[in-house]
Amino acid sequence: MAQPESFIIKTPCSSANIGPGFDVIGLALSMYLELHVAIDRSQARSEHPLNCRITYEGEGEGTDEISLDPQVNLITRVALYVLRCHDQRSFPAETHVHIKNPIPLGRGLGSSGAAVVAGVMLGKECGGLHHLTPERLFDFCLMIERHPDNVGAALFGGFVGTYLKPLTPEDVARVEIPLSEVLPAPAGGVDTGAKPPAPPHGIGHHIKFPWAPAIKAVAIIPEFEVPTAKAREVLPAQYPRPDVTFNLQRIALLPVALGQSPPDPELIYLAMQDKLHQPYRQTLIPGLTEIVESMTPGTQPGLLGVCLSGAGPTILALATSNFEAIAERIIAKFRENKIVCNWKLLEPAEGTTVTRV
Ligand SMILES: Nc1ncnc2c1ncn2[C@@H]1O[C@H](COP(=O)(O)OP(=O)(O)OP(=O)(O)O)[C@@H](O)[C@H]1O
Ligand SMILES: N[C@@H](CCO)C(=O)O
Repeated sequence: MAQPESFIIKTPCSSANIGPGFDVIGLALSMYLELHVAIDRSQARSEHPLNCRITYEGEGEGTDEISLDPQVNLITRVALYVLRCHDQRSFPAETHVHIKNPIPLGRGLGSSGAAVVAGVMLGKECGGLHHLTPERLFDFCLMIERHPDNVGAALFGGFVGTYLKPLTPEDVARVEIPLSEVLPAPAGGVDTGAKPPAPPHGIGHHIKFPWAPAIKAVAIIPEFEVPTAKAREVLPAQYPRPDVTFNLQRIALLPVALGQSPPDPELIYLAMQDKLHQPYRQTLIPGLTEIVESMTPGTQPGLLGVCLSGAGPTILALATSNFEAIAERIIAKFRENKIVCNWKLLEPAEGTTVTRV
């Protein structure tokens, strides 16, 4: 008889963009989504839908944002997508997934990216799909979260540059099918039982950049959410050429500036400026421009640079010392707009791991 098996999937949160690297740069950080998974394959059938029981603790617990229905919950839906692409209709009977999630939802710390990466890994492990390499798992992630920066950082870890390969017209058609067809229909929708479209091969790629060990990340996290979809809607379809040139000049500096020891504060501050997303997101995040412009390494000892984390509203300050003073100053700026925040000191993290227990 098969022995029960258990394992833990651990996926870091992430900060995307880091100023000029819109949809390109990602940084995995030391706050982790964990899935504690127990599978008892000796059970012929399960009383739970799709053979899966979900329990949850952490951010969003008990709210509508986090469903315990395996066909609705983002993590298990993504796992089902991977399983169904490999002709497995459900989880092994009997699967228990306990989710521990300290990553705040909709704040720009890559909660959905971590959920997608953990879900893809869950599908691989539950399905015994050992042939799936990290690069192939990245393809599956990119069918669900279409910008590669958060999922690239959460999967591979560290400070990464991510890029998508040009697709053939046939593959473009395959990746542009509605998400409802990529993922099994949530409860209430129609699950036709059809096999979903598998991702094209090699959609996304990444490169790891060095990170100077002295640099830490201070995340200042406002108490309100900005859904990423909404934060993308406020961006223009076209940009003035000087703004694009401005970002290109800085993105060429950023990976070099953040890899050098000792860090050069003036260079990093300059390299973290952006004109492609932060100015537009000011409308959703009161005080954003002022916060980003209010502090420099000259006025704030230890500070290297300030940017919006991902789609916001979290602010990321990179620094080598005086972390609390830096956080308090940004919290005070938010307070002027009646916004309450907390803050965390984070460090670059390794990518997703699976540990047998
Ligand atoms: N652990 C989780 N379990 C289930 N669903 C999750 C989990 N984490 C995130 N989600 C889903 O993702 C949504 C948040 O995604 P969204 O892309 O808006 O923000 P984010 O990923 O936190 O921010 P950003 O992409 O800017 O870093 C939540 O409302 C929830 O539906
Ligand atoms: N690059 C994406 C990250 C979202 O987390 C954006 O800024 O919209």
